[in-house]
Amino acid sequence: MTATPPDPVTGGAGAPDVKIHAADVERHFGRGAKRVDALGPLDLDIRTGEFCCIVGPSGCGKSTFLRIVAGLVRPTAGRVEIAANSPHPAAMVFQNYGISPWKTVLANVRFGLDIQHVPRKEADARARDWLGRLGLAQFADQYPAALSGGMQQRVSIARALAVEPEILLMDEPFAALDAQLRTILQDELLEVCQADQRTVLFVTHSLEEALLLGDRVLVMSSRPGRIIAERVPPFARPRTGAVRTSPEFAEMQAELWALLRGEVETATAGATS
Ligand SMILES: Nc1ncnc2c1ncn2[C@@H]1O[C@H](COP(=O)(O)OP(=O)(O)OP(=O)(O)O)[C@@H](O)[C@H]1O
Repeated sequence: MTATPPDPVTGGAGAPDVKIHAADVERHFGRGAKRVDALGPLDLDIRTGEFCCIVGPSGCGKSTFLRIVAGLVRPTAGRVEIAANSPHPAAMVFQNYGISPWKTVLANVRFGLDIQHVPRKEADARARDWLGRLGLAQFADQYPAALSGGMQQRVSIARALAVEPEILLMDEPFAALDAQLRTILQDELLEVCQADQRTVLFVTHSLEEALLLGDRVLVMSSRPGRIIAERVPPFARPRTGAVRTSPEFAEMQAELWALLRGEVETATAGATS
């Protein structure tokens, strides 16, 4: 899907290479005794072309932040500014694929282009190009029900990329897949994103995924989520899945888990008390 983020500005709070600028962002839900403080305050700058991963315990506000950036949820306080060059700069990929079962694979991938009134011939060509890049060319005329979960998620990724968004927002896109498929899709995403250097904000529970994909990994606290640490995986670009086996990978994974573990325990204690 495509979304219009709030308050598009030119220059992202003045810094030329900042694509997403979040300042003092907070969000709560409900009122009175039922009020849930979901997020923040959160301050964050994401550079143009950066692949930024967010990890954090369940319920710490990761999806809420992504939805705020997408313009689907308004912050209760603070602001998000996008240095946008187009009226619809962001596209989002969800965990549950979010594709329409009654549309063919091609029509699903073309969806955002149809909304933007891209002429049918051009839209078909762009959709087919992305289907080809994600290994789905021969499934263009099939319906999603005929595809495996991994293929359906590829359709969802192709749909988001077909509109060539300035910002790709991905909310645990591989969480519903088995471990083998997940590895394959991680490697494919790495290849696709390194080829065109898109700005990506990627939420995951997997430290391995974050380290493999991210230029930067942000660690969030338990709810209300704030950024408590950030790490820069020391792997040159272009990167391949081979980095998974390097000693530095294991070291940083252990370090991130040490940071995250206390937050997960706090979140779990909060959820059960
Ligand atoms: N629309 C809503 N109404 C009420 N509460 C909400 C709403 N959306 C989110 N919340 C609450 O806000 C908190 C943060 O939710 P959010 O989905 O952003 O967390 P998350 O970090 O993405 O969690 P997970 O990792 O489990 O997907 C949770 O306690 C959630 O129940």
